[in-house]
Amino acid sequence: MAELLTAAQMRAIEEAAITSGEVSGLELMERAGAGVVDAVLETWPDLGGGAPKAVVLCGPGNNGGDGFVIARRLHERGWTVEVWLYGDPARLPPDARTNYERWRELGPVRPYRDEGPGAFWLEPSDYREDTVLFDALFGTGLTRPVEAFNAVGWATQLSEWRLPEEMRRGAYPAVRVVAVDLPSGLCADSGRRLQSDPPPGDVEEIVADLTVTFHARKLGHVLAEGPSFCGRVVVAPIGLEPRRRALGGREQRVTEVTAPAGLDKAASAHKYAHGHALVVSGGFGRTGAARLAARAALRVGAGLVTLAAPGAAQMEIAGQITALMLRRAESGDELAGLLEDPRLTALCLGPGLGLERARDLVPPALEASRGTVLDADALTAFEDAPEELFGMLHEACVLTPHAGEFARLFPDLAERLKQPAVSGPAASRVDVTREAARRAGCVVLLKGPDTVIAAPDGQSALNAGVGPRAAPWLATAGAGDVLGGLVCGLMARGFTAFDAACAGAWLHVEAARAFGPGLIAEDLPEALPQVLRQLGA
Ligand SMILES: NC(=O)C1=CN([C@@H]2O[C@H](COP(=O)(O)OP(=O)(O)OC[C@H]3O[C@@H](n4cnc5c(N)ncnc54)[C@H](O)[C@@H]3O)[C@@H](O)[C@H]2O)[C@@H](O)CC1
Ligand SMILES: Nc1ncnc2c1ncn2[C@@H]1O[C@H](COP(=O)(O)OP(=O)(O)O)[C@@H](O)[C@H]1O
Ligand SMILES: [K+]
Repeated sequence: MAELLTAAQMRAIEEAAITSGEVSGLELMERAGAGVVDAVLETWPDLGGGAPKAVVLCGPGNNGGDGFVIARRLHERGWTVEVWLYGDPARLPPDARTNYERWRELGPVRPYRDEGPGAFWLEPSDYREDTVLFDALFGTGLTRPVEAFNAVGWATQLSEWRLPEEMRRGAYPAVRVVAVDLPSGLCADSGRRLQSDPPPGDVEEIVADLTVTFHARKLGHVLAEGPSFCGRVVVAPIGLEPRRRALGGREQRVTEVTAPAGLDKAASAHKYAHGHALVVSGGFGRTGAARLAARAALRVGAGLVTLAAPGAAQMEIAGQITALMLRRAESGDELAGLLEDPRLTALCLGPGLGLERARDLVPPALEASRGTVLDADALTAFEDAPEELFGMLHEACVLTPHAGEFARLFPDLAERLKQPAVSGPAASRVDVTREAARRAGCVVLLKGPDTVIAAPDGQSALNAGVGPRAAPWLATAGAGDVLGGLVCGLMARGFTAFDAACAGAWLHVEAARAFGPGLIAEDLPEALPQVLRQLGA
């Protein structure tokens, strides 16, 4: 499982390596610059042969230091290199200063000073089709918003340069933009843009085609707005050991969800060995969501799946299902009666349930202490009394809110994400999900392209439906119901709440990617067999 790092963890790893004497800061900076150059040539082989032009924008810290290394290495390769510095050379940190001096032996550094609108403007005629612009302004050290020069100068120009031909108003060539470590302005821990409050007007952002980061990806490459600013993300190894101790305790670490294990079925096992899931349906005319969840639970391998529905909805469901079973649960008491069967190993409540029915059925469902997924209406029903819900939850529960449902149960946490990110590290989706899990006393899975999963003990994971795993077709009605069914089915099979949430989220994205464009929620369970086959299940 790959760890996604915060800026502080990256610094701790680097410091531990330097303190142990295994490497110097200057060596790390050299490897970082070399890694960027390698990634550029690997991404765009057409730049390998000729004599392209590089414009390197260096900032006042070590990110700028990487920029001077890149400049020197490209100069050695025969590129034409133009270097700009935002900041005072005398105040550069030592390693960056050394690389500044080395570059000065090869070429000039043009100063950029923040003197307001119009202070900095490059002539478009200076730039060619093979120009690569390197953003080495700020990396993991960014702690406050990038001020006016970004709004009115560089970033505006950078963004315009990379627009497609038809949108560039004919003025600029298609310059390629490479972000060193992170696109400047992006918070490494949250993937949010640091902005003053109120944000300056007319802000354009640095949007990179390629981001080259070092040792491991940072959370900001994956969370929130990160993926839309980073372009392709390449990790350049710079010879650092994993150094798990530098990462801190489990409540500080975030792993990226990877392909789950344990999905195969033993040849000799009978259906009850794979558990029995119960999905509670809404009333007449509202059974579709629960049917989707139930089918997903069955496809992910639960041995049996039963839908529990009120009498008036039975005919509607019976006409639609075959392998699924159907039982009557009109009221909380009837559900409690069904749950006396100890073979029922996991429950799913919420999709299409209706608020009134949710208030009636959630308490007996939680009383039964089985693996339980609560989604949609089962969450919204407690909007006025989240504490009442939290008092009933137990550690085999998984809450699967989308952002709106999350805000109903955890309004103060949702508000933290809505506040402008004025200083770094800014509140992130990981921070708030962790806090929500602690408060709820169970696993919380906050849905989105960057789905975050957290347990009350602080363990957390991120399932990225972004970048190379982008699954935009998941933004379709009913996709969330399928996810609830997957997590329930996996818990029925014996997965822990946290593992079921991680595996469910991973399979959900893979199923969407396997089906591709045109996906609707019904297709997701049907795409699972090929995903499972590829996993060797
Ligand atoms: N940590 C590591 O292991 C390595 C780090 N390296 C590079 O070093 C970078 C981190 O360097 P630093 O910690 O020096 O930080 P940065 O270079 O990201 O920026 C910090 C500097 O910018 C200033 N600053 C921050 N926000 C500002 C704002 N809004 N406006 C104006 N100035 C602002 C700070 O006062 C400081 O001088 C990484 O992103 C990476 O590029 C690499 O050289 C290789 C190894
Ligand atoms: N752009 C996207 N990329 C990847 N996954 C997405 C995207 N948009 C939504 N999803 C996923 O699709 C599901 C949508 O669930 P939800 O919001 O509950 O919708 P519904 O209630 O219609 O089922 C979630 O699992 C979410 O993570
Ligand atoms: K940068």
